[in-house]
Amino acid sequence: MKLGLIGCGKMGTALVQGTIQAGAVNSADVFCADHFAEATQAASEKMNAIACQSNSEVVAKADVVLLCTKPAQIPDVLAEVADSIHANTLFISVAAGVKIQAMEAASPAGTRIVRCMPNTPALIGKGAGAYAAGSQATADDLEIAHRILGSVGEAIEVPENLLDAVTGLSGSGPAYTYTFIESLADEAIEQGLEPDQAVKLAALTVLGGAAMVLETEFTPAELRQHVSSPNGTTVAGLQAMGEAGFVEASRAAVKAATARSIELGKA
Ligand SMILES: NC(=O)C1=CN([C@@H]2O[C@H](COP(=O)(O)OP(=O)(O)OC[C@H]3O[C@@H](n4cnc5c(N)ncnc54)[C@H](OP(=O)(O)O)[C@@H]3O)[C@@H](O)[C@H]2O)C=CC1
Ligand SMILES: O=C(O)[C@@H]1CCC=N1
Repeated sequence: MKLGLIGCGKMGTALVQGTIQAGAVNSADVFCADHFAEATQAASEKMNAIACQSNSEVVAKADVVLLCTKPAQIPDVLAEVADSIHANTLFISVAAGVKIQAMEAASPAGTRIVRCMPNTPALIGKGAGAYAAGSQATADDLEIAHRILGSVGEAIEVPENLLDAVTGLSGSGPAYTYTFIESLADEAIEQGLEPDQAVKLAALTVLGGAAMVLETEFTPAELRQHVSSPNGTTVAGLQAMGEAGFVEASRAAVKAATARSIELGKA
């Protein structure tokens, strides 16, 4: 596979580096371009990939092109590279909110597009992503998208209208977990722990809790019950969490991010 990357920012480089580390593509077969030559050069060195002079050169040299600019730039980028599209070109967009219909409208008829929503833990093979097919995408194209996202974590196919909710949950979600870890650690520091100890214990706790959800047959509610001894510390902690509005705050985060994704699609 010859893989192209347009937009060498945080998500694009995380996805490509994760894909290279997973052995799904050779770095010698990765072609990248960013807004400015210096950024392209820096990213190509970081990924050990081939720096291109333009987005069009990426499209000409690659078969699968990851569109990883900010959402508002995607239609312009597609129009810019239109003349370089060839028979093998498949675009995979990671842009939040940008609808397949908008991308197809900005491209020549017949352009094959898959829209996806990865997340940055893809960098270390722990991504959670989803993808949806454009009107011209083939079964092979979906298989390619699954292979790329699947090489850096878990990937599921969803109808396009669910990608906004995926964005609100797993796309933005790593940031929620960092806020959670930071808050847990900050209070533990207040209670006397050293900062590095507190962050480590908080992160390992979130990691362990998540692994229990994924690797045992118990639901989150059942697992919560297993930790909660009658009249014990956990019950006291959970009660304080509830009173402080933790559940509502978590749901509000997913709701607001989903709404923002929908809004980005209207821009
Ligand atoms: N960050 C995340 O966790 C996730 C992000 N996404 C999606 O990934 C995309 C990128 O986000 P993120 O990586 O965070 O953003 P970044 O700003 O880090 O990356 C975008 C990159 O694209 C470059 N760029 C801008 N215009 C062009 C252009 N015309 N041609 C080539 N490159 C260009 C930017 O350069 P410059 O800075 O000079 O403008 C920047 O380096 C977004 O669409 C976002 O919705 C999806 C899932 C998760
Ligand atoms: O914040 C954003 O808009 C992007 C999309 C999902 C995660 N980061």
